[in-house]
Amino acid sequence: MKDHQLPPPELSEPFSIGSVTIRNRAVLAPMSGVTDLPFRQLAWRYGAGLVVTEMVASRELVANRGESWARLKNAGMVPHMVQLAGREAHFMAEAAKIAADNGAGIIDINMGCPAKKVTGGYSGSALMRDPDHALSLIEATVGAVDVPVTLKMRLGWDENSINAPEIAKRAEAAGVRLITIHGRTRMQFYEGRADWDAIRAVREVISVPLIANGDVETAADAREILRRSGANAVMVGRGAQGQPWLPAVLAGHAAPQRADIAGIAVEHYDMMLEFYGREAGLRHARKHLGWYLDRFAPEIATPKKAQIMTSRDTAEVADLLRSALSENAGEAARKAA
Ligand SMILES: Cc1cc2nc3c(=O)[nH]c(=O)nc-3n(C[C@H](O)[C@H](O)[C@H](O)COP(=O)(O)O)c2cc1C
Repeated sequence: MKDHQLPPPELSEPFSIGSVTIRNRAVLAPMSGVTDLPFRQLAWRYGAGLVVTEMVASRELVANRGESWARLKNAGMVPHMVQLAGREAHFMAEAAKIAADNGAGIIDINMGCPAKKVTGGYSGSALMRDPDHALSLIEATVGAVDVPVTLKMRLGWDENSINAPEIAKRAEAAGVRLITIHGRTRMQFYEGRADWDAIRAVREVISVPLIANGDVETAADAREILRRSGANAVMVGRGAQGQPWLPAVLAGHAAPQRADIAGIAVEHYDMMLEFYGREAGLRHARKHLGWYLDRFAPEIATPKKAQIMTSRDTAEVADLLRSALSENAGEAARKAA
């Protein structure tokens, strides 16, 4: 019996990417503008199996752009998985070397991003329209480094060109050690539901581990996507916004107590101010504050929410956030009683 015909694995079990052991099967997705170092540190601390950097543009890293270096930062989390995007084989190879020389233990190639800025530049999911070119990038990246190289992509460009199985098979032959599939086409962007069954067609043609991704929000979703796709692990993106502990919870760790969430949100805010500096930190932190409030204080009055999200007085933001999330915690506890 082939691996993927066996019952789905337990999410708490480790698995391997090449020679690298991954501590469980719930992975935090790379999300540009979201999974920066502070977010990854929180997800990792709670117990995510693996966290991945935001995509780093290979050309910009080679050109030594400061933002690429910020995206590459790690804080002792092992393995350090760095995602690269690009369209020229030599930039991908050079960037992979730079990342590996700076501590990357796994290099992931982005072939899933649907953004026009990225596909117009003929990278991200646009590469799926030209598998030969995609393969030349993959070969160059695999040839440049000793660490495992992995590939993340969608099902295809559109419903008439579902070619993830073909590309996955060729990528495996080129030395890629793991494939992640987001169960949508590029033309779907983020619309509709991810097709978990369609991911199985990739499972059928590769032997390396497969990660299934798309619309996983709960432990039941995680079990179901593994069952339907035959994948070895699950990746969660938007479901973790405002709750960076979600991958850990899917892997069987306890969720934080409701009363502790205010403290976590304030700590996250402080970590962002520290990481980016005050000005950029204020800007980047806003959306995270909004997500915590949407999830855990959904009844907050609009002006109060706006004040928390836009105030430039960091001590005031921390106080207001703490009280908004704690007030709600009291109410939630009373309702539950
Ligand atoms: C804001 C945002 C940024 C993203 N950035 C990246 C990225 O840098 N690299 C990548 O491979 N995918 C990126 N994605 C796609 C996610 O990794 C994931 O494949 C997708 O969101 C589907 O998973 P989900 O339904 O769990 O969110 C991004 C998604 C979002 C919402």
